[in-house]
Amino acid sequence: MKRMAEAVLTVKNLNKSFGRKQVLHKISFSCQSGRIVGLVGANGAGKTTIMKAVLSLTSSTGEVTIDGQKSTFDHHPVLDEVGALIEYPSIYPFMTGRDHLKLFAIGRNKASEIDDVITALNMGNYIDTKARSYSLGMKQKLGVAMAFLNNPKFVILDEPMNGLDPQATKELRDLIIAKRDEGVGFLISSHILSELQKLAEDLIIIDHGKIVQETTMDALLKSNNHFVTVTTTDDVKAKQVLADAGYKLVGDEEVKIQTSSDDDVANILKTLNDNQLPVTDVQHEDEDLEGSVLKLLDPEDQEQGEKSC
Ligand SMILES: Nc1ncnc2c1ncn2[C@@H]1O[C@H](COP(=O)(O)OP(=O)(O)OP(=O)(O)O)[C@@H](O)[C@H]1O
Repeated sequence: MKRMAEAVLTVKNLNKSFGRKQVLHKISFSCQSGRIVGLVGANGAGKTTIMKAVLSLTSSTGEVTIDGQKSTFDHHPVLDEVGALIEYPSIYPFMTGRDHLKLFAIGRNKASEIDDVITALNMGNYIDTKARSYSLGMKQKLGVAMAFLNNPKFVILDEPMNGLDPQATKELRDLIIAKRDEGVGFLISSHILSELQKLAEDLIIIDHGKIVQETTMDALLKSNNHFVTVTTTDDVKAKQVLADAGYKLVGDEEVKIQTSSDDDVANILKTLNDNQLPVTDVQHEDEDLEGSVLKLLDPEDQEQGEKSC
């Protein structure tokens, strides 16, 4: 059952510099229990540094509160309640996957907890072999599995889908959603925006170490552009009729109209029909998360961001 949303992580005024270069500027946000927050930004925007600062893996100024307790660089017992995978997992080649999990697990139920995560991530056929033979994706799954041990209240995952095949990606997505439904809060960065679109409910978009937008996935996608492409018996005339009626045409060859709401479709069809232009096909297309994020990022980043957000 879902718990009432409450802030499991609050970050206030986080600043971080490497030498003279300030890479985080007054970062403030919060994550709720039972919600998945996506952290999005171009390469070098500061996503990993934010996660490391929250986990006290790098020093920073500002305030981090986890589950109601202040966590500082020097004093952070509350981090026991946080699971994390940052950058690449640390894997020892001469230990089996199960030994890695045993090393991290604590508490009385650790054997069954380990079995559960092995099953959820479908690692049973290799978990008892030494990690030196693991592929990138197998190591990544082991790193993710370690982040889920010990019943964390909050989980931080930096690029968790790295190297995972479609099946493993789905298994991880299902596990994250199941844990979210049990009340675990998540902060997840991913360059695979189509994947994040399936997972995240809240979004923090950062650019050059600053938050440029904090929103929900629903709100961001609702504010996106929608496009309708129609095929008629006379497309040249159809373009003229629609332009005269005030519609914004964006297609070069085809009759493609940019609309702001789904209601426009009926009006477009009526306009064409009233002008004796029967419609033989209609295609509807919504801009996705990638499109919205690219619009928000600094134009200088766009070339880089188009390849990788
Ligand atoms: N140890 C370090 N020393 C100096 N500069 C660093 C260090 N770690 C990160 N940076 C700089 O901080 C900025 C933010 O880096 P960070 O790794 O947080 O970005 P990111 O958003 O996670 O990028 P990516 O998507 O490529 O992983 C970059 O300009 C990077 O060069």
